[in-house]
Amino acid sequence: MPRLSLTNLPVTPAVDPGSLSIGVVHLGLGAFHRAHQAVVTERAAVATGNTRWGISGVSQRSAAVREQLAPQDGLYAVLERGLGDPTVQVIGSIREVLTAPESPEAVVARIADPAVSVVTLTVTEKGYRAKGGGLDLDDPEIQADLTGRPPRTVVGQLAAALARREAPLTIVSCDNLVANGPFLRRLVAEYFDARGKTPDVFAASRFPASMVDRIVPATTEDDRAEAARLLGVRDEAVVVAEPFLQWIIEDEFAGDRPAWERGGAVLTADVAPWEQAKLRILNATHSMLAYLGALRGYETIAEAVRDDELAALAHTLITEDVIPTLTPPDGLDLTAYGATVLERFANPALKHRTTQVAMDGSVKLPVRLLGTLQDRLTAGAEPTTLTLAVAAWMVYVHTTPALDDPQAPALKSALANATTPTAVVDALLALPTIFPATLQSAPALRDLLITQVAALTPRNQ
Ligand SMILES: NC(=O)c1ccc[n+]([C@@H]2O[C@H](COP(=O)([O-])OP(=O)(O)OC[C@H]3O[C@@H](n4cnc5c(N)ncnc54)[C@H](O)[C@@H]3O)[C@@H](O)[C@H]2O)c1
Ligand SMILES: O=P(O)(O)OC[C@@H](O)[C@@H](O)[C@H](O)[C@H](O)CO
Repeated sequence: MPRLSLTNLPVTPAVDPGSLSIGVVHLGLGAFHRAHQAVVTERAAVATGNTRWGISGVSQRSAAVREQLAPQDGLYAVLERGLGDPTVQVIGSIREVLTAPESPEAVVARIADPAVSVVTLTVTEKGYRAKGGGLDLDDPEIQADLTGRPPRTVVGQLAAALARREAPLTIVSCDNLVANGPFLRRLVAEYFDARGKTPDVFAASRFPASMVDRIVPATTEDDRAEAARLLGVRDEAVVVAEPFLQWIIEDEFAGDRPAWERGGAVLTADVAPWEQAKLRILNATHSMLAYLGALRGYETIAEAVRDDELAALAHTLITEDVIPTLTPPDGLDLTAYGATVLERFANPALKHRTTQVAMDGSVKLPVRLLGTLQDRLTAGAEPTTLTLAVAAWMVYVHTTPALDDPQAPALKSALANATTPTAVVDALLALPTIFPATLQSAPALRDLLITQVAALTPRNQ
């Protein structure tokens, strides 16, 4: 079957790809960007007729995405799976694909290009290389970038490009992190401090916070086969998504930007209540269902949330443990939002693997669960469903042989001699890169976790 390309276009993109020049760089050209920011950017170009905002996408680790997209002239389809029949839309907004490890200099040059005024990022939580809320200066890749080599880390890329720019830049983190924009700004500032020189352009550059929401599971061969059936051509870069899409962006830009609000995004003065509601309701429940679901042998989140007991726990987590910690964003009913989230998780067509959501727990837990846990303990509550989610992570870490986590060696070595629930809890709770001192010393928390870890541990462990 022929491959999707500009000369082999079964469905015309809404924008003429050839008309777009590059104005945005995206770091982390994974599935999510292709189903989210690239779609909104294309919709904005169509709505305004402005052709200045084509995207240069930077793949941060392997050449796999470049090998998928380059032969297709940057084109790919979004396969939308809702409750009815799936639909496909070919997206044309990605106009260049760079692979950072192969061409680190080209990445810096592109971000430094005066035609570029906006950088967006989806590089996963671990891609920020942070420790204790700041830049991990012990990270060997950060140390190597600081020696002045063509940078390989995201923070190093941004810093090197800012150092070359005259015009300020707007850098929009779209990762699931608390106050993602200010957090990234701090990391870049600390990188400049470590280098001993901060360029003038940094002060005028902006790091707006943003909340992103769309469930985008990793693409499978079955998805590629279905896309081929629907398109009549082979698309190696197809991404799968639910119909829901939300992007709330702090209205804080250093210069020109795509009219993302014309593509469906919302610009606002304060993203924090939206972000907190999303991370604490959606992502926390997602992680809980992933750990408890995986321990029960469920392959997907949809299977897990269709288990009545897990669905009841998810509901309790949202309504009893999380919502009391939140200030509702204007116009959002948090209880209704929680119910919608569970309906979205139950979409059987999405096939979001529990193991995909469960990966990188050491960097997800603090963002999704531990802030809420701290708030509930401070309020004098006993948040047993929240602690059950943490206990499920502990058992998952203990019982999963090939753990997919940036701290896997430290986690496994901490657990090396842990044969009882008490030892498992003590080994993991003692890790300061995950649990703050206030939680480590919360007396009732340890006992509760030991009881819950004991109840969740498989009998043959
Ligand atoms: N998939 C979703 O449903 C979804 C929804 C909302 C937000 N997000 C955010 O987007 C991120 C990426 O999700 P995805 O579905 O695109 O994942 P993906 O695996 O398809 O892509 C991950 C991207 O991050 C890069 N990356 C991974 N580790 C890195 C590291 N150590 N340093 C630098 N770059 C690194 C990879 O090169 C790749 O480009 C998530 O971690 C999350 O923060 C995802
Ligand atoms: O993408 P991750 O690995 O950070 O987290 C997995 C999911 O919880 C997450 O991607 C959600 O699907 C998403 O946040 C929904 O908007």
